[in-house]
Amino acid sequence: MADPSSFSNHLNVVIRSTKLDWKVDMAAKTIAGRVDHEVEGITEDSKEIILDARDLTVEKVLWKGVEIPFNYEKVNPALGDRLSMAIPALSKGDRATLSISYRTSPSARALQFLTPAQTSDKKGPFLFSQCQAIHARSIVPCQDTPAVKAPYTSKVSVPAGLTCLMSAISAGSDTAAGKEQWVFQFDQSIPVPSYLIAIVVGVLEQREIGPRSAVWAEPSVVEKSAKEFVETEQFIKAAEEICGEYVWKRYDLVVLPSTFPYGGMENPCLTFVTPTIITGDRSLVSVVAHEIAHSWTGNLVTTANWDHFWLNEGFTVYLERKIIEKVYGTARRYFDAREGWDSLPETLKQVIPEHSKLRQNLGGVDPDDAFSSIPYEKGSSLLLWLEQEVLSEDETRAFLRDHVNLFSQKALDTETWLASMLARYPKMKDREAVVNEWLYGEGMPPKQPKFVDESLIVECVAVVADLLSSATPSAARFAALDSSQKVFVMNALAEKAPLDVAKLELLAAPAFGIATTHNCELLCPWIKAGMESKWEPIIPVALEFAKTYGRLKFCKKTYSLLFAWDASRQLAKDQFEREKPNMHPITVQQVEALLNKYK
Ligand SMILES: CC/C=C\C/C=C\C[C@@H](O)/C=C/C=C/C=C\[C@@H](O)CCCC(=O)O
Ligand SMILES: [Zn+2]
Repeated sequence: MADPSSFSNHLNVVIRSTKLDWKVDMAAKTIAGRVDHEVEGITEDSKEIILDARDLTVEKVLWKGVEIPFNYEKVNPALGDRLSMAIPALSKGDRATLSISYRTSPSARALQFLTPAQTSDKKGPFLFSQCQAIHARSIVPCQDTPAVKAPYTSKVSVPAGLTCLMSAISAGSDTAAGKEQWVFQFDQSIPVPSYLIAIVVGVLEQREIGPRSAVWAEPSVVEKSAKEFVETEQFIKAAEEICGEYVWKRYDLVVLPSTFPYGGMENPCLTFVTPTIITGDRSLVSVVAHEIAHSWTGNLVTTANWDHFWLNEGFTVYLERKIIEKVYGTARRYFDAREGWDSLPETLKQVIPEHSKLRQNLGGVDPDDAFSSIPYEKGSSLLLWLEQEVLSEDETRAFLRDHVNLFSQKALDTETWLASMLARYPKMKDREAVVNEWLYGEGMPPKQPKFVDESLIVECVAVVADLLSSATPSAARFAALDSSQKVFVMNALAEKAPLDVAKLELLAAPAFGIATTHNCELLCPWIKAGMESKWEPIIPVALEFAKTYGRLKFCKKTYSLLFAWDASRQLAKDQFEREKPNMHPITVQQVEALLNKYK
């Protein structure tokens, strides 16, 4: 299947393995070096190789060790550039090595370089990557499509004193004292798509948190990170009971600076996480359960291209909540599922109708521009509904393990999945029309799954009613909720905005602990409620929040609110212009797209 987000001719010639030899220049903000791709002819007598690239400077290309000409063409802003080479006819099944010497741009979309001053501890510079969906092409010329999976090895040279980690197993390092460069080697022997290539470089410390897990972070962050993620092994074991063996050997986590655009990223062997999930009470570690779940759904069973992203994320959220059920109980599973379902109407207000579909038709659109929680929540609610309406108890117990065993190491698309479901589950046929509507229809799903255990939700709903209807709502009743329930309540309250100023001033009282929280999941809906109520005291809070946290879930939402209100728009524009140099390129691109609506 061709990938609409890739220029590569992977249906003719495919990469079978990749070898990276990189030197990271933290001062110049570049990675320079060489990539050796072992390629194989898929169709007879292929005479060209086309790779994806973006803002790369290619210096030399070798084919079987001999220099060959190449053409580097900038194609378009959404999908980047095309690197093409004419090669002697490559027969079907024949293999050869393509070597490319190149360097990245200081503005590479996948990379953020931070100065020491921009880090928590200010002990050294920092670099981290984000390749999903189509940013790997800005750090290596490749077949930047999830349809192609290949093992990779790497050798990375970094300034002495900095630790380098990758989405692979360590294969040794040379960090001898007195050397100007330290060299780290890695080996990812399991075939992975390009979006799962990942690197982080910085002053990092490690704490073991389980028999196959450690957490890495800057020194001042590592202890609290280790405490926050202490349940990691329990999550992995729960997932293995559901899906089968964890095949990636290590499951480490690295806590990134607050500019990291996402909650987590499922880079194999080394999950990247935002510091915003470190709350001290482990109330947001479902993100870790989510990234662990990706070790099966997403990293083994992978979407064929970004039109079918829901196969990665809908399945992963469904598996994440089954892990949560095993570790925390059934009530928590359905609490999270109900909260996700309740978030859909607000999400639908933010996306164009075409992007509200589960099965996308992105064409040449940058997948980042279509990204939302639709694949996560509309996708996982379909699987929950199928569990309740179509699958028997035995079929449900085996469902995810069968899915992984059937499609592991394959590039899966929606139509193949649906045909397989119809063939394997007798009751699917009767529900095919509903499933088609769920997959291909716009807006809310045609059915609502049952939230079987609402014991954690009942009190939340009552507190929301009290906060909205009472002139003197009970701060004690709100304070008695756990963190997740408070987030549920704040999200529900924000949905009811605009609120009376008197109500907001009352909720801002210290007894509620909302205005002073450091929990971003609580602060974000509070800011939304204030901004949508045109409550001016919230503007400085919103500006500081958008500046402090680069996670798109919070930053994009808050800038959207700030740009939408005349009273805050210019302040937000000025702040955004000042802060751009400190922001991740992906975040800059997304906030700029918001701002363009007001130009
Ligand atoms: C329908 C969209 C089609 C394709 C989008 C594919 C990738 C989008 C790209 O922006 C990468 C997303 C990476 C997400 C990483 C982690 C998420 O699971 C969590 C995001 C929300 C959060 O911050 O919690
Ligand atoms: Zn995910």
